[in-house]
Formats: sequence, structure tokens, C-alpha cells
Amino acid sequence: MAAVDMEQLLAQITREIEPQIGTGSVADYIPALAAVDPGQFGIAVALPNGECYGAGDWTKPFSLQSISKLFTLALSLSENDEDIWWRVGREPSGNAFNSLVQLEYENGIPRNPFINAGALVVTDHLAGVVGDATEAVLDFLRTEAANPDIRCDEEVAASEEAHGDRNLALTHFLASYGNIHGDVRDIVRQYVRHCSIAINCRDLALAGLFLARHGIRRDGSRMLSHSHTKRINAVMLTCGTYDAAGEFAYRVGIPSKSGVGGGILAVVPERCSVAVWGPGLDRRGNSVAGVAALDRFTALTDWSVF
Ligand SMILES: NC(=O)CC[C@H](N)C(=O)O
Repeated sequence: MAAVDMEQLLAQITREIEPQIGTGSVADYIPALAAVDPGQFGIAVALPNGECYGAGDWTKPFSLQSISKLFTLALSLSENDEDIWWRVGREPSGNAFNSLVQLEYENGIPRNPFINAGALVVTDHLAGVVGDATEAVLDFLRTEAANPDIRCDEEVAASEEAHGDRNLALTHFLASYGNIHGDVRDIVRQYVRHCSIAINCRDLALAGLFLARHGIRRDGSRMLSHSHTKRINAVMLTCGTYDAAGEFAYRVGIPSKSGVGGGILAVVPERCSVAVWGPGLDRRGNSVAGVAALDRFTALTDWSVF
């Protein structure tokens, strides 16, 4: 698709979903996120050659939140290290992202890396390899987006840590099964800090391009094998939008990972990565305007994995 077409397409999508912007409710269990103006919306598309197009508030930073789970998983697998799959599964949970109930009857092995329990285990695993999982994610995002200014929003991190009983409970519970190897408080802190990274749609789309390029990074080096990339995309499709993944696949049809900051990173293998942001969430925790925009994007381009 020619450059000018992509710009027109994104402007058209932004116009079409206008009635959805500002609907839904902002995440209020993290007080710093509750203060975000819900009437914002941005979309960016990055092409495999590195060109990037956007519309709306696409250069305005928002809280990465659960989308960071995608980067911790990719970084964990990047050493050709499959050990993580002994500690976390690959099945949709059918439960809320921060649910505790499944963990006990599944003996401390979280269903997948994209629910909080699974991401806490992945953070612990990555920390064991690289030392600090947050720094590893920041370094990756800065390099792929060519933006050294990407930072953790310390106010969001402090707010989340101050209201972090559930994540602490999950981590202690995982530790009781031997599925956390580091210090519980330190792992929760690293997890909260990579969730609290502030990023805009442009930088996020660029950082997600490796998934559209079968594991190749911005500088041409290979981060993941073709097969590992395909598998991450598969887990995104089946588990990336919490317990709405079935409906999301039906409506949108491309691998995606959402976060309660209202962002969604989506991938069309070989064609593009797309980042959308709208802070108003539906009851499952996915951005209302973001899902609507991706729905229009795949309908208008006819790009889908199906
Ligand atoms: N689904 C999300 O985006 C949740 C991430 C958030 N940091 C939490 O742990 O609750």
C-alpha cells in the first residue's frame, strides 16, 4: 500500500470510530491511570521497511501496562531459551488477567505468559538471565524505536506499587510452588516498572515490527527464530486480549496484545505492526476505541491471518 494511502486510511479510521472515542471506562484500580483523559485516541502503522504513519494522538505517551508482557516474553525466548515453557503454559485462561483462582488447582503453573501470574514468572525468568527485566525492556524499546527518551513513568509505578496487593499475593503464591526464584518484592517491583513504561503509538508500532519481520530487529540482526516469532504471534492471538481473545479473533483476526493503559499492539505478519491507543476500556480491559479501530483496519485492508 502506497504511503499516501496509509495516511488516508488512518485518517478515515480515526473519523469512522469517532463516536467510540471517550466511551468505556479508564482503569481505576491504578489511581494514576484513573486520572487520564479518556477522550484521546491515536493510531500508528509501521511497515517492514521502517516507514511509520499515524493519526490522532499518535505521538502522545501512554502507559504500556500489559503490552510489556509481550516484550518480556520475546526477550526471554531470544536466547533460544525454551526453559520458560516449563514454568508457564500456552492456553487461554478464560479468567480475568489478575485472577488468582486457577493457580492453586494448576499447581502454580500460570495458564499463559500474558496474564499477570504468567508475566510475573516470565519477569522472574528474565531477571535471572539479564539482571533487571525493566532495563532489558527499556533498552529494547529505545533501540527499536530509535528513541532514547522512552522512560518508566515513576508516578504510575509508585501508584501501582502502592495498590499492588494482588500482584504481591500472586507472586507469593507462585513462590510457594517454587515458581518464583528471585525475591518476591523485587520481582513485583520489576514487573510494575516495565508495565509503567510511557510510550507513544509511533514508538510502540516500531518496537513491534520484529514480530512482522519474522524475528528481525531494526538493525537487521535476528532476535528470534522464525519459529519462535510465529509462536509468540500464536500466543498473542489466543491469549493477548485477556478472556476476550475469542471475540477479538472473530472481530479483528490478527495477533494482538492489549494493556489497561488503553494501548493495543497488533501484528500482520510480513505486512505491518499497528499500535492503537484509547484509554476507555470495555469490561474485559481492552480499549473500546482501539478494538474498533483495529476492526476497521483489518476490514478495510483485508489483512488478517485467516
Ligand atoms: N492488564 C493489564 O494491563 C494489567 C497490568 C497491570 N500492571 C497489573 O498488573 O494489573
